[in-house]
Amino acid sequence: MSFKVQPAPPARPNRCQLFAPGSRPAIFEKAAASDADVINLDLEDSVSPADKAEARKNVIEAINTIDWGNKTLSIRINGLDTEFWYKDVVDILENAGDRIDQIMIPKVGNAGDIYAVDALVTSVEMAKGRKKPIQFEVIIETAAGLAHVEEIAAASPRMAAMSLGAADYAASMGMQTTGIGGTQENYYMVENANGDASRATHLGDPWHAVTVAIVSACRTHGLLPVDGPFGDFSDEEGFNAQARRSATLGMVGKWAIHPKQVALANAVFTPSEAQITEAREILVAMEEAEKSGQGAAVYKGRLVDLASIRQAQVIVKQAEMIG
Ligand SMILES: CC(C)(COP(=O)(O)OP(=O)(O)OC[C@H]1O[C@@H](n2cnc3c(N)ncnc32)[C@H](O)[C@@H]1OP(=O)(O)O)[C@@H](O)C(=O)NCCC(=O)NCCSC(=O)C[C@H](O)C(=O)O
Ligand SMILES: [Mg+2]
Repeated sequence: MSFKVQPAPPARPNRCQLFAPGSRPAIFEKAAASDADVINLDLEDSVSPADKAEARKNVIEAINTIDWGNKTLSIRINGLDTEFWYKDVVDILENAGDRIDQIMIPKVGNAGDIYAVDALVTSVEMAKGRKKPIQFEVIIETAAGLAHVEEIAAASPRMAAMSLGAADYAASMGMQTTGIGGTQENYYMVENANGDASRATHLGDPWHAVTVAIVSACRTHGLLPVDGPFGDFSDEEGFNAQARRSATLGMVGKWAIHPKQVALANAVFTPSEAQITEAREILVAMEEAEKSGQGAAVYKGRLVDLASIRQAQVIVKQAEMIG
């Protein structure tokens, strides 16, 4: 381990972030009653420009009047290249009560973007005497966001989480797809010509590199890494495969753009009974090994050592936090 110890991320459940457009207030209560850990009321891309002002009003009323239970309540503001974002921040923080937890900033490109929002949020918080500091979640969904992902993660003490926005990321990178996340049929390897005559193909994961970059930046700076949307909400198997890949790579949760996806995300990002039992057994096996002066042990025929303790602790801690 480096002399600089890896900071822990915020201790909040974040298995599923359910989105609801700010221009559709009729679904806010349903979102509040869902099993998602985080609710993102959206002022950005699911709201048309003509509806932005009305959506802001809806969101402020919803923050102040709906019972959001113990969910994290997050508002996605508009991007910093628009005329809308400053008013999103000012109107919301001047008029919404303390129930709002977080602002989500889309399409961030560098640490300066976070600095600008931080300065504005701090000023409104001081002016209004707000007691609860607003946290930030950002979306990595541009080429610049990926190139500067680490400085973005380190940009402010308000930073709590970072999501991958697959649709805008694909557009910004010039990727040849209109799909939002998931399998891309043209991203594959093929058997060698001299090998198997059948020339079998193997699909690859075009989201792998950016996912790992986000997880690495988040883990370095103590943030929660989150997988973004999976557009085809009728494809449960596709959602599960994407979510399982993200969980395997260290992400803690995934967005839901339809209520159907909430249970799917919760199932993938909640450690299973079998995983928890195995993690606890590994910890016990290592305790026994340490007692007898060993740094390694054999568990179910395979090596476990001090690193296995840290791996097992990740699963046990996740399980304890979720309860
Ligand atoms: C996708 C939807 C437009 C679908 O809405 P709808 O046609 O109403 O769906 P259903 O009829 O199947 O709904 C069934 C019931 O569930 C309620 N409902 C629907 N959506 C939600 C929701 N988001 N939260 C809570 N409840 C919801 C309906 O009212 C029905 O209820 P009932 O009649 O009582 O049975 C819609 O789901 C939707 O708007 N989803 C969110 C879209 C969104 O926010 N998109 C932005 C995030 S993704 C993005 O921005 C891309 C990203 O940035 C990137 O770059 O990758
Ligand atoms: Mg986007």
